[in-house]
Amino acid sequence: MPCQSNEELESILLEAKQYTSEGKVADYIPALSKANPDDLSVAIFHPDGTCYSAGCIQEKITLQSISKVITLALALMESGEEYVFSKVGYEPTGDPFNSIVKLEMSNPSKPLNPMINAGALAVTHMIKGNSVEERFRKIIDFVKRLSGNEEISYSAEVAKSEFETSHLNRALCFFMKQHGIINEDVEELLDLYTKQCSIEVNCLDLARIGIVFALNGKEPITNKQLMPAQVARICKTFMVTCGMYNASGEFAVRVGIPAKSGVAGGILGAVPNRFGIGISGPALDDKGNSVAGLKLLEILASKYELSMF
Ligand SMILES: NC(=O)CC[C@H](N)C(=O)O
Repeated sequence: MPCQSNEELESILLEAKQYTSEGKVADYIPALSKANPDDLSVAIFHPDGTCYSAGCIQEKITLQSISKVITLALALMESGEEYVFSKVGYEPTGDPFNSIVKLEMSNPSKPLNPMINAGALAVTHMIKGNSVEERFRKIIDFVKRLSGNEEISYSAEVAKSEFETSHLNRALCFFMKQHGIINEDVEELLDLYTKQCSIEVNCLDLARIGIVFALNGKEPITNKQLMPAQVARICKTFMVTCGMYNASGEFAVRVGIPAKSGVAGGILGAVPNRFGIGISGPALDDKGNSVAGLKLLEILASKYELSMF
């Protein structure tokens, strides 16, 4: 049973923290550049409700790409597997998360998977509702249920900053609109997507969301099934194959757990049937993953034999 005390986790965190200096905070979304590159925090949430944590655990970050796995779960619940995978594929790309190149090469211009930006935009497009507000409410309410935290909100500053600078994502949307993958107003879709990416969490929230995936959709405190086991299974599979962008293969070898990262420095981990892990560490490597967060997971995985492989 890993990490039976905060002290134990604290010493692992200290070891990993040395690596923060090797990374840089994301600045292509201007508001993210304000993050402190030295921050690192981790939480592990067990099925019996115990939670161990270390570092600046109250520090909030925005979900960014971690939100992609949450909207995927929601879209699968709302529209079903058949519809979702008629618009987005199953395969890893090996390209950076915001790359446009495979969109033109794949036939019929369907994004290769729901974890790259093109695929995530196509999934967010599926979230039903009469307005951006209504659709966003649905997403944020789901994050509240998954994390057991009613206080969850979003950063209007980060959302605006991304909305104003997200020209590559606009290009992906227009390309997909031309090819019939999406059919709504591109500005509205970007408004919704940038808000979803700007939902704020700390490592404790991430660990609690992680355990719901780890326990096949069941929230351990209330025992409520928050998503069907099949939906949790699909999401975890994508976390393994595409969750760490074009570093997913190396991550599977080095760590071997389903995980999803975001450019604000968060990592959500789900150790199947065991526990949820949440990490926040804004300094990123060149592929956009938290550099010290990866190190921390590597240490945890080897120390406690977490790899599923
Ligand atoms: N990798 C990420 O976290 C990317 C999310 C970010 N909002 C974007 O679309 O660029």
